[in-house]
Amino acid sequence: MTSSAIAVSGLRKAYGDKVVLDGIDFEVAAGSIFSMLGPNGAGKTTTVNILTTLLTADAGTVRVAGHDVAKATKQVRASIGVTGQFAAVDDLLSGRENLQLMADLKRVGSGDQVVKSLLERFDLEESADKMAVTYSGGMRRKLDLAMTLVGAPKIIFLDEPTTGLDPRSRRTMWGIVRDLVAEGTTIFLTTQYLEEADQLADRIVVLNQGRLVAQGTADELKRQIPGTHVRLRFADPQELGAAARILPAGTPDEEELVLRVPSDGQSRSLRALLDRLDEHALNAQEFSVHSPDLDDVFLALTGDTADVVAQRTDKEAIAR
Ligand SMILES: Nc1ncnc2c1ncn2[C@@H]1O[C@H](COP(=O)(O)OP(=O)(O)OP(=O)(O)O)[C@@H](O)[C@H]1O
Repeated sequence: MTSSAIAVSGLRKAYGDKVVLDGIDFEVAAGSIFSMLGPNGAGKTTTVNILTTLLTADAGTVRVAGHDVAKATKQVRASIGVTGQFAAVDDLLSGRENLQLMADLKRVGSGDQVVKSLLERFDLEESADKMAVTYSGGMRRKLDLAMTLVGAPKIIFLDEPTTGLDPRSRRTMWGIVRDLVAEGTTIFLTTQYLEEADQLADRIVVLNQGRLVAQGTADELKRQIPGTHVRLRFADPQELGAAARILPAGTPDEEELVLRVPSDGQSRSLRALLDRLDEHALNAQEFSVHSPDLDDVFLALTGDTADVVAQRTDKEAIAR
């Protein structure tokens, strides 16, 4: 048994000629939240399916809760819970019956007590005897997660746990996830919401076209792309060109008529920048200070903006 809850090495999977996972390696520390991000089709679901024993890999090793997924399928399944796309909620059963069914399936001792405490924990007692079909999206997600917790799995795979939820329900869900981790559960999270990964994850990996293009904490990833910059939008290409000449550290975007100028964002630097435009009788129609967030990281690492960012970094290095 290693100290990693999940250890993946040289994982490969192809469908015919199409390579979906091209040799990926990562480890997830026990009792942490690990998030896998990537654009549609990057291979996230394929990865989760292999880690949860639903799919076999072509090559590589995967250990989950210390067990090899290829050889110890039963032990792996006994250690994990999966929610999201594989939602097991039966609409025609009540919340209580859904939980009870899960407790029976998993042969959990004192099932009634487990069901009761999960209904309490997820604040579902009032609706416990109503059919799940009448539940709101937030309640359904909570029931889904509560069902996953029957049997107290050590590792939980959460697939887009807050998709479609309103901001309040999303925050409730985040609170529940944080509590689980505080109790020692390991969470493997896939999400489309970068803010969610930013809020929750101890470690993030970005998957693109079957390869891991970055891994680290949210802050480490943000540091990989250019920092704070001022965004100036001009009325026409001539003004943009003139501004780019007097501010050579900036990167012009001809399509958007925007010039991005690296800056520390402090008032003195901003005033100097505006004075410089003034001296040349240039007027920016829009002016904003922009700090990188995970969206920028995602776009830079997974889109064709990667080249733009690389150029921007080079320019900044030259300007320094
Ligand atoms: N059974 C299959 N047969 C052939 N190709 C497949 C199969 N399953 C997945 N793929 C392909 O593998 C690639 C990765 O799919 P996967 O579902 O893992 O991506 P994803 O990152 O989860 O995307 P999304 O965010 O859209 O769910 C896609 O190009 C998909 O078309």
